[in-house]
Amino acid sequence: MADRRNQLVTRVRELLAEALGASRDRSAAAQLALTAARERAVRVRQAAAGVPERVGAERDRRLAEIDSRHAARLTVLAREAAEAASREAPGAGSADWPGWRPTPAQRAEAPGATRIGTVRLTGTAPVPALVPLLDAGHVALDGDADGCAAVVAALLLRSLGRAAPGTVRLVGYDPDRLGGGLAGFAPLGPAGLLTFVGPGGLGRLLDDLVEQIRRINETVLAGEHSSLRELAAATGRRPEPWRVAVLLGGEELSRHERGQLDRVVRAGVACGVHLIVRGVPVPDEPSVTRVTVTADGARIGRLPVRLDPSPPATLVTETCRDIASVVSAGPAPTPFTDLLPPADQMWREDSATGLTAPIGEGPQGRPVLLTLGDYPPHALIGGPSGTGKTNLIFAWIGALAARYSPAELEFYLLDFKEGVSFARFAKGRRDPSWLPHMRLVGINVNTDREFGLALLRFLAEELRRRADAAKKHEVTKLAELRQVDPTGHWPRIVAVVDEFQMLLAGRDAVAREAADLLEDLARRGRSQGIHLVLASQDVRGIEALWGRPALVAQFTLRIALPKALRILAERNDAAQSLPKFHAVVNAESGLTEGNQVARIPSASDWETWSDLQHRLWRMRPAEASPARLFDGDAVPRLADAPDFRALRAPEVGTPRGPVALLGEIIDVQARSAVLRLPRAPGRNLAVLGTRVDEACAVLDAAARSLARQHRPGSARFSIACLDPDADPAARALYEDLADDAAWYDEETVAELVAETAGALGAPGATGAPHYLLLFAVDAAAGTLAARTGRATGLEHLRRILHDGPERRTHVLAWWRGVARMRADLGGTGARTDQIGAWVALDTHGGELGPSLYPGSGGPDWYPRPWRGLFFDRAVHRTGQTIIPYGPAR
Ligand SMILES: Nc1ncnc2c1ncn2[C@@H]1O[C@H](COP(=O)(O)OP(=O)(O)OP(=O)(O)O)[C@@H](O)[C@H]1O
Repeated sequence: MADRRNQLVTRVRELLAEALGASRDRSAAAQLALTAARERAVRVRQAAAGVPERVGAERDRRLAEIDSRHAARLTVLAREAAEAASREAPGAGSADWPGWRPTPAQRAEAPGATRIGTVRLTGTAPVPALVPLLDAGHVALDGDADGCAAVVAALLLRSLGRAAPGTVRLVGYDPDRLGGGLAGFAPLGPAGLLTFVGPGGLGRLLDDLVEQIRRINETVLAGEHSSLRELAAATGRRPEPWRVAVLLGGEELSRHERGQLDRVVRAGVACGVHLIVRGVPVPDEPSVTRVTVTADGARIGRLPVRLDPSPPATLVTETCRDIASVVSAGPAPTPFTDLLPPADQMWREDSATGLTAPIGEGPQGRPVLLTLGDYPPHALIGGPSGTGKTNLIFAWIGALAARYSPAELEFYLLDFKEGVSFARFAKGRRDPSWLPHMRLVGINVNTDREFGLALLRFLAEELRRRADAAKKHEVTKLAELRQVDPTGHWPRIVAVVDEFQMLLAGRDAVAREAADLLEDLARRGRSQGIHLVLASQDVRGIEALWGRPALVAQFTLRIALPKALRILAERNDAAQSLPKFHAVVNAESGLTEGNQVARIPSASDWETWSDLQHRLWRMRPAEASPARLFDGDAVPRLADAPDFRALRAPEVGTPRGPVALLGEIIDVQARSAVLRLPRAPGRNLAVLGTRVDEACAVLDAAARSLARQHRPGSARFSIACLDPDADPAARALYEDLADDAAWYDEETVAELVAETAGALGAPGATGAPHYLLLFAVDAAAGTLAARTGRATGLEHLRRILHDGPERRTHVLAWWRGVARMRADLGGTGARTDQIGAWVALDTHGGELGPSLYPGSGGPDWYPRPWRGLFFDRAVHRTGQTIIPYGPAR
């Protein structure tokens, strides 16, 4: 039993020991866990203690990051805003005052907004704070007086700086004399760009603005454009100024005034009428920008703004003074390009019924048109020297030439005054271009009225040709002729004669014939598309026409430049008050009701004109040739003469009717005066007068042209020179004719005539042609008075003159006076019919009396340098004025 108990005890002990061990383990494990937990708790606590610090840093970091991103974005936005602002308000619209200067907008460009300060933003580059004014809105100001004055000054100066001088007009209404920023603009007053309205004048001012708006809407915009801004963008023209009214306080507005103010606010912007208002209630309209000035800045609407300082007083006054002086100097001319169609529209017009082109800008900015057609058919232009006649002719020709192709329109132009400006229509040495429509340009024709006559004759011939063609096709007018003969060349012709009164001056045959031709062309040219444009600076010119009322009546289109007299109808004095570079255009024969005032662009300066001429020249048809240029001051050259170039020697034998060219005829083609030398009595030439160079030139051209028609060795040229002054010219000829020429002088001339006269009787004497070129033959009278054989030298000479031509022996001799020639021919009563042709130099018409010229008094010939009168009794009824060819070398 004891054992059992002992065993049991032992067993219990073991179990207890086991249990104790296990609990110790668990306790130790628990301890461990507890320690670990404690440690964790410490760590967690420690960690927990660190957490807010990290989160805050993160938050701060994120915040800082956001801040800097925000700042960068802000900088970008501010920069973009500033860039946009300077685009919105370019140049003078936003430039800082130091270095500020006017930068007027181009014609089609908008003036843009005006800067008054900068937007309040910290930490960024300044962003201009803009206010729309010209073409964009009105400004209502409120608050601090000085600040408002600074804003008004900035708005006005920047607006003036963005517009061409004179195109911004200011009106001030300042009844309480607050000044309000307007004082510095006073220099604009004398130029009419700033006016003040006194107390009580607001009603009238508003009425006037409303009236302007009504007028502009009705007559300028006329339903075609919604605003002046749009008109300017579409046409490049700004026909009306901007009108800016600055209204500074005053009494309360009446109902009528309020109504008018509302109208201006609503409708003014489209018409360039703007208000800057302070102390006057303005209705809330989108066009009104409200600026409130506070002690520390301002607000544009709700946008806080830091105001710019006032523009420096000297800058304001100097700018205004400059603008005023430009305006007082006269309006800037409109550009010539205003008269031209766009490049791709050139030469698109049809001239069948007439020619229409603008000549300038009317007061409403609309083009003033000139038309030539059935009515009005012809034009008269008048204006004292320097008022722009030449320029107007250029402008008109340019406007027409750009619209009508050379197949539709041709020009003939004659300038009777001295000067070369019209020469540029023809091909020049400096500029190879020419105006493709121009057929003839006559310059420096002041003393060569024959050239004017030649033009009129040419036109009369063209008129006849057209009338015949019309008759053949049984029509009466050009438009109909062109319809029935579509392939014919029937351009309208515009003949311009500047200083045309020169043509009609004098009571001689030239003046009479010119007036008759003019009258005929004026009457009948209308229906055949031939139009005359006569210009004159001289009242007498017009009066010369007045004597022929039938002629004047045809010139229904009148163009009067400033101070022109007698161009318009008697009681129409519109030209007297015309500003510079303007013209009254009147298609009603000058009656007042037909007046239209046009501002004429500058067209005649070299660059402006060449731009157009080059463009048209490049467009010219392949077969186009340059205009014939006749320059009264130029000396033609034989080598260039078409008639000379056309001369040829026959393959065999001698020419049947050789010709001697004596000079250039004054006519529309550069033809030569031709002396035919067939085998017929009287075919000799006398050159009469004391002018050595001209006499030599005539004989020289005659000899050279004859020589060109003979093969070398087939003709004989005997040159006798008896005046030492003629020696160089005669020798040059002798040398150039080489083996065909023989030289004679005072010693040997008697031999020449004796031998030549002797040969006339010899058998076979009609062999080779023989030309005797006798320079100053009268100087040999003494020598020739002596006998050589059975007769004197003079008798031999007379025999040659008499019998020579039939035997191909012709005398071309220069006598230094008619009396001397007569003496050589046998005395005063001697016959002169062996002198079949003559050229008179400084020999008066009267001396050429009945034996040399038909009729009793001799020809109407007034000698002048380097001109001669050629008369060939075999072919001429009247003398022909010629220009001797210049020396060959
Ligand atoms: N519309 C214009 N705009 C600008 N300048 C002009 C205009 N018209 C003329 N002029 C300038 O005025 C000057 C005189 O003009 P122009 O030669 O045309 O006058 P004119 O009447 O023909 O004179 P004159 O009869 O003495 O030749 C020229 O220098 C010309 O460039």
